[in-house]
Amino acid sequence: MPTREQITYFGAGPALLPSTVLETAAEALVNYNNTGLGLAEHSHRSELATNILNETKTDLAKYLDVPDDYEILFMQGGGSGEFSATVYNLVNVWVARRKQKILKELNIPEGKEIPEDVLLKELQKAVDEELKVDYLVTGSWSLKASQEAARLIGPEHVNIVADARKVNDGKFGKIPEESTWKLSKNPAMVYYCDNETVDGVEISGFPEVLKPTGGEDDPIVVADMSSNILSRRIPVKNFSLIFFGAQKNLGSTGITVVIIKKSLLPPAVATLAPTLLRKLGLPIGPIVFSYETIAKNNSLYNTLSIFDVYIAGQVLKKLLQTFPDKVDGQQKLADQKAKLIYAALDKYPESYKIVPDKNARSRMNICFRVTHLASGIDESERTFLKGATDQGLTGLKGHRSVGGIRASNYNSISLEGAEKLAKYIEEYAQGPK
Ligand SMILES: O=C(O)C(=O)[C@H](O)COP(=O)(O)O
Ligand SMILES: N[C@@H](CCC(=O)O)C(=O)O
Repeated sequence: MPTREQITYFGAGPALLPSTVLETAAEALVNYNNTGLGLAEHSHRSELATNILNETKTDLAKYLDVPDDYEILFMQGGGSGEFSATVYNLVNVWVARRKQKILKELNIPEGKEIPEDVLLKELQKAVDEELKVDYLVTGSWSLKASQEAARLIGPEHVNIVADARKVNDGKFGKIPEESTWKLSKNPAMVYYCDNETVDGVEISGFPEVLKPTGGEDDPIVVADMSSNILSRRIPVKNFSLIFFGAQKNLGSTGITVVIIKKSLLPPAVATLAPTLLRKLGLPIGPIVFSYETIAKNNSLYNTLSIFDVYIAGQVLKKLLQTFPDKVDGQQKLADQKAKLIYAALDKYPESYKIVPDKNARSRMNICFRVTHLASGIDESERTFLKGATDQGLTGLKGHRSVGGIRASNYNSISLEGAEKLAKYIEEYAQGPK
């Protein structure tokens, strides 16, 4: 039976966690801080739970330099839950803002009620003719998110800004040129996935066309950063909302973090009455997906796994201790590890084919095919995986939907782990054909 030290696990998520964090968490699970009770047994409403929650929020904000006008929420439901939650909440914001605009245009004197049928007619017209959510589809996760939006509010309201498959022979692997993106006028959000785990594609920086200018018409930008959060500096202030499941770079499966601009929450935006949404034919989200509700209750509207928040908090403490320059330090290391692995693959073009284009390569999920053996790709990949497992390099199988090999280079992969993989990649390529 191997020990933890003998294994380097390159799985795509859940992913490797630092051993020291797991050891501390294991103790906390049995007897937290000599309370005689394990952390998973303590009430999420206890003082110690609130302290863990608040400390984790503070450390996350510190590590990523999250500005004060953002709220950090701990939610449940994973990335997929957020595919739905973003739609419910941001469509609500769009309609609420439109309602304000209509009231202003109708010039209704302060305190005077507008006849409900007039407002409803105007709002319905706006929804029918103008409501759009924009999706940049660069891989299977953003595709899934766009499909969920179409399921919830109807495909007529979903605008695909660009579909990467259209510029890459029907497959993901490229980021379409920004000049080709077809953005809607005033959409409820522009959504993209910063790193596509399955397809190994990462957007290298904040898109130029979405940069805010400070005007009223700045786009509401939403990003799924489930698989690259905490691995590089991000200009948080350019986003209206960022979300990420914990199970890659932050912690264990069970919590999803949302960083949301306060201007999207009450009192800045009024919540619409469910009856109004119903009349407009728009969906009403589950209460546990309401950002307003979760924010109002400091993430404790219902039972939250404080144990998972604790693990995330311990990971953040470790990161803050390891990198005095915070996420910039981690970014340097992440880049260095990714470079090592890509360089080994690039050195043997006859043995390996990297899936995405060079300028779309993910630093987190390195996807490639093995073409080394004359007997074919299947046999090459089988022997590659077998040889890797024999050396303790595991979790390298590509996602079931695309096959191939995928080395997930999340934060807990050490430099030595990345070096070991790069060395194996070279060794395998030098082996018999
Ligand atoms: O982005 C990824 O990679 C993911 O694994 C998704 O965030 C996973 O979504 P859920 O399974 O948490 O819904
Ligand atoms: N996050 C993992 C697992 C997703 C899944 O299998 O549903 C991946 O992208 O491979």
